[in-house]
Amino acid sequence: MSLFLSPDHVLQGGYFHATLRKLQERNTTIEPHNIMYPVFLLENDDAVQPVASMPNVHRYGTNQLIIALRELVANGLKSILIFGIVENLEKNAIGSSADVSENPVIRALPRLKQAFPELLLACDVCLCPYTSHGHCGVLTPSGAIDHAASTKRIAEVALAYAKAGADVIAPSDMMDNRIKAIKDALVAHKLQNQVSVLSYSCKFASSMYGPFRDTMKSSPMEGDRKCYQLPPGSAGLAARAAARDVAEGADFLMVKPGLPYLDIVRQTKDMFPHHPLFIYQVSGEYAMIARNGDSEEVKTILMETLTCMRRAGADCIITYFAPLILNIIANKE
Ligand SMILES: NCC(=O)CCC(=O)O
Ligand SMILES: [Zn+2]
Ligand SMILES: [Zn+2]
Repeated sequence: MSLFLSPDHVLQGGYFHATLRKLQERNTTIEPHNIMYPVFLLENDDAVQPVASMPNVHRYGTNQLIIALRELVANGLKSILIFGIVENLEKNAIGSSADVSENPVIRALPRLKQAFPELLLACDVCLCPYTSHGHCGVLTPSGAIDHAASTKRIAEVALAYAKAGADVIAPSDMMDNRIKAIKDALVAHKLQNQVSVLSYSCKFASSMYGPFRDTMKSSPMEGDRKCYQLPPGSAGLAARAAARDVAEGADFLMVKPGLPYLDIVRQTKDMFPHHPLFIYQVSGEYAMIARNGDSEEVKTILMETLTCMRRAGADCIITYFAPLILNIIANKE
């Protein structure tokens, strides 16, 4: 038996040089358009509040958000995902405050458009930040999801954000048929060629949303979301949910959370290679990595994680780390 390696089995000759390694890591580069920044918007335009459970993350009123975004946009930021938070507007059974004219998102959109004409403005659409019961849809008297009422409300809210200037509507409620309801509403108002729909198509009932729910004060008062968000172990439902949303006209798909669900990312990309795919790196994932501050180790772990998300098939990653990533890309950190 030969003591020498067979030449067919020598791989290391293909990656001994940094440039060769780049070629071996195809489609995994992280550029600003591969990053979307989630922002929390308060009713009081001048407020700034740190988020206790998420280091370096703040909730802003519109004036303060514009100040914070100036630096980020100058540093390459291409897109944001806006979450409205109400403190004074009332929460009720159908989430009326989601689309009233005083809603912080509706008030902020024209101002953000004016301040940052090139920035892509995506709006999360859900009822949970605005409902008294904290669920993502409208409930029947027995507490089940009222399906028709929910999709109708979701489409109304989506249309209100679209009219106020949103470029992208991102429904996170996980109600069946809401993509079609939203697309129908956009078509009926001739907005279908000015607004796209990013579906939270594969959103799991994860335990990693804790810091976000503290931030948004959006936990359900009773029960959980297991009857509409997907069971973490189910790849089959994730495939069917993505197929449903593609059939209903979604422009973009999403898997959420990210890191523990990279098999679902690959599955979704293989099923729908022509639909750009997003990952939501959720608050629990953020907290796990951010625990160690801004150290070199954090940056290395973060960039490795993003590379792996891209390798699995993600085209864009929604991440609270966007400011740090832009700095890393610009070689400032
Ligand atoms: N609909 C948006 C979320 O639920 C975000 C979850 C998180 O960041 O933990
Ligand atoms: Zn919700
Ligand atoms: Zn949500």
